[in-house]
Amino acid sequence: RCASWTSEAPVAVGDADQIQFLKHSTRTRATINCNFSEHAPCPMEPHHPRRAPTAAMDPPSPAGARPAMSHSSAFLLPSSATPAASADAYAVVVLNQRLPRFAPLLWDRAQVRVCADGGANRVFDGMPELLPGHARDDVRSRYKPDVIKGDMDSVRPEVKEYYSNLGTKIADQSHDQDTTDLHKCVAFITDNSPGSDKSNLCILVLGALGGRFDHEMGNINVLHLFPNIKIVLLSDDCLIFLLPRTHTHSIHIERSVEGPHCGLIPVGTPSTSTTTTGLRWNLDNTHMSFGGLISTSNIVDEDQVMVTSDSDLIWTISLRH
Ligand SMILES: Nc1ncnc2c1ncn2[C@@H]1O[C@H](COP(=O)(O)OP(=O)(O)OP(=O)(O)O)[C@@H](O)[C@H]1O
Ligand SMILES: Cc1ncc(C[n+]2csc(CCO)c2C)c(N)n1
Repeated sequence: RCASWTSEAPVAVGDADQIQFLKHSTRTRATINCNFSEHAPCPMEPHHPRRAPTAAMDPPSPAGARPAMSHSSAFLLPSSATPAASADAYAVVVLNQRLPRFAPLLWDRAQVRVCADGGANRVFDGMPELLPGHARDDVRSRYKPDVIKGDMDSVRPEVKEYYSNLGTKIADQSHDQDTTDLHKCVAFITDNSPGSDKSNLCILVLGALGGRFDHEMGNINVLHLFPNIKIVLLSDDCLIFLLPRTHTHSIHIERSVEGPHCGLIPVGTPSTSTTTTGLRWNLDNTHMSFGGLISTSNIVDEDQVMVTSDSDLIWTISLRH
């Protein structure tokens, strides 16, 4: 499945909390992949084709059976390794942690770029550092967020002003001290994405893992708060996403960028039955819970990992350097 973002530059209309940010795409989409015209080429790098979908809904399954959902990390592949035919779209959210090394790549290919509060500082400071061969000011103006959203206690005033002058929408939600800035960003993206079927949405979150443990858990909680939205949390070292119990899961392993270490973790509720194939240590109708068995330091042995469970599980896999 993939997001049906418009290929046009996002247009902000209305007040900050109700921005009609993403216009309806006029394209009709196939079940799995979608193609759309490209953004203007990045002046910093050669033109990138769009990336493969993060996850795809397979055709309807027989009555009674759980539908299948397929997943892929092909969005991390370099341009040269990805067939243009597997084009897809996603939104990027940048959190307030050091930018992962692949941030410019994912940013270039994104349809929508949102910074969570201090995430804007990371883009402002970090993008020029990740692109040392290019003029600092050119990089800054090229890597301009569409929206900065959050309680605004971390974004520096000069960063806010810089991007505001370039047309970035500043969405101040300092009145809300009960939800995290990532929660606010995901809610904003889902509220402003076209159509009612949010299963096509994909959100890549940069800088979500490592760092402060309460923030990490808050970020993982967002996966459970939005189980129907495809959200991938990324750091330089690994990625994680939710496998909702409503589906069977087929995870394609992109061996050039990910693995071999992986884990399956029942964060929200114990599982009385999880079954897998493709792993070194597979589960066969196995019970998993905190205080009992959880699968860590597992190894992907096949190019496709299958997972079925009666509970929502977190899938995690290491990223190659
Ligand atoms: N150390 C960290 N580890 C993981 N995620 C982080 C970390 N720091 C920030 N984040 C993520 O980035 C988002 C924005 O963080 P930021 O520091 O700008 O604001 P905040 O949520 O008000 O944090 P704080 O409680 O530190 O003031 C957070 O909501 C969180 O998702
Ligand atoms: C039980 C409980 N614990 C912590 C907070 C504080 N809090 C949670 S999210 C957030 C916003 C951070 O940008 C803040 C301050 C709360 N409200 N309720």
